[in-house]
Amino acid sequence: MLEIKIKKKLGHFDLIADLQIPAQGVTAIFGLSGSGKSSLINLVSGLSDPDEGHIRLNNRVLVDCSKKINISANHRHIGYVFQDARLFPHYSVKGNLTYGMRNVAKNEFDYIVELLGITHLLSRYPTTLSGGEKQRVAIGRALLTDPEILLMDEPLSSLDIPRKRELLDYLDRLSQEINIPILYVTHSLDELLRLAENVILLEDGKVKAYDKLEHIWQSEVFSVWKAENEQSAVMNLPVQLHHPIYKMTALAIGSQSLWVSRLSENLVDNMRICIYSSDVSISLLIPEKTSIRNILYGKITALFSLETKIELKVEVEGYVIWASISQWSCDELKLAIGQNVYLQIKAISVVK
Ligand SMILES: Nc1ncnc2c1ncn2[C@@H]1O[C@H](COP(=O)(O)OP(=O)(O)OP(=O)(O)O)[C@@H](O)[C@H]1O
Repeated sequence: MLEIKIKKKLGHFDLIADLQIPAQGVTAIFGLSGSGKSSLINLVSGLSDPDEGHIRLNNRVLVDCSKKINISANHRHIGYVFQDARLFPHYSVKGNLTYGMRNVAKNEFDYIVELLGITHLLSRYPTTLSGGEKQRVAIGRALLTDPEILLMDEPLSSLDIPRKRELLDYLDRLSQEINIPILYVTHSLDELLRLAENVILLEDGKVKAYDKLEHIWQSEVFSVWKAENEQSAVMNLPVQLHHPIYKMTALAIGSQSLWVSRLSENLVDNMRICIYSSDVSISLLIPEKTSIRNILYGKITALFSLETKIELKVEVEGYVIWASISQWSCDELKLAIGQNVYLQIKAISVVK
C-alpha cells in the first residue's frame, strides 16, 4: 500500500492529498493540465519534497516531514517512466535495460523483454528506435530495477495515434501480468478506460474524487469529462459463458445476461464494457422477434430533460444504464421515475 498524506505549495495553489493506494493494479491520476498530477508523483518518486506530511510505501517511510526523514530518489525502490523515454543514447537497448538492474534473474529478464516485445531490439541503439519502441525500453528499464511501484507520467503523450494504440496494448498486458502496482498519470479517457482500476481525480491540487473507475465514471464530478449531451455507463462484469457456436460471450448483470463480442480466445474472469445512452431504447413490453440480442429488465430511477431528448437513468440489478429517447416517445409511453421497463441495447463496446 502507498500512503500519501501531504501538503505542498505549488505556485498559486496548495497540493493537498490524503490517499491510500492499493499495492496492486493500475491507479490513474486524472485531471486537467496544471491540476497537480505530475507534482503528486514527483513527491512519491523523491524528485520533489512535500512541505508537510508523509509518504509510506508498504509501511516503509519514504518521506516524513515531522520526523525529518527523506529517502533519496535512488533508494526508494521506485520505477519511473516519463513522457519521453530518456534513454542513454550511447548505450544499446540491452545496455539501457541492464543499467541499474537489480535482483533480476536471467529468466525474469527474458520474460520482461518478451512481454514488452523488445527482444529483437536488444543490440540496437536508441536513435534507431521508434517512439513506441523507446517507451517500451524505458518501461523495461524501470521494471528491471525491481521496483515496489511503477510511476508513469503520461507515457503515451509524445506518440502518434497508431503507436499510442500499440503501446496501450503492451501496457494493458503488463498491468495484468506483473505484480507491481502502477501509478499512472493521464488526461486521456481512452487510457483511463483501458488501464485504470482506481482513479484519483485531481482539480487545482485537491483530490475531488478517489474511487473505482466504474464508480467515478457515474459520479457527478466526472460528468464534465464525458461527451457533452451523451451519458454512458462503464461496468466490469463477470463472464458467464461463451457461446458454443457464435463468437459471443455472455456477461452476468445480476441474474440477467449481456452478450458481447468475444475479442480473444483467452479466458478472462471479467470484462469491462461501455454502453452509450444513444445505443439504448426503451420498451414497456418484452420485445419479441427482434434482432436485438440484449434486452434487460430494470427500473427508471431518474429522468433528465435535455434540449432535444430525454436521458433516462435505469437501474438493472444494482447497475446503472442510460437510455436516450425523444420527448415524443417519453410522452407517448408515459414514462416516469419508478416505472419498470425493458432496455434494448443495440451496441456494447468491450473496453477490455
Ligand atoms: N516548482 C514549482 N513552482 C511553482 N509552481 C509550480 C511548480 N511545479 C509546478 N507548479 C505549478 O503547479 C501546477 C501543477 O503542475 P503539474 O505539472 O503538477 O500539473 P499537471 O496536472 O501534471 O499538468 P500537465 O497535465 O500539464 O502535465 C501548475 O500550475 C504548475 O505551474
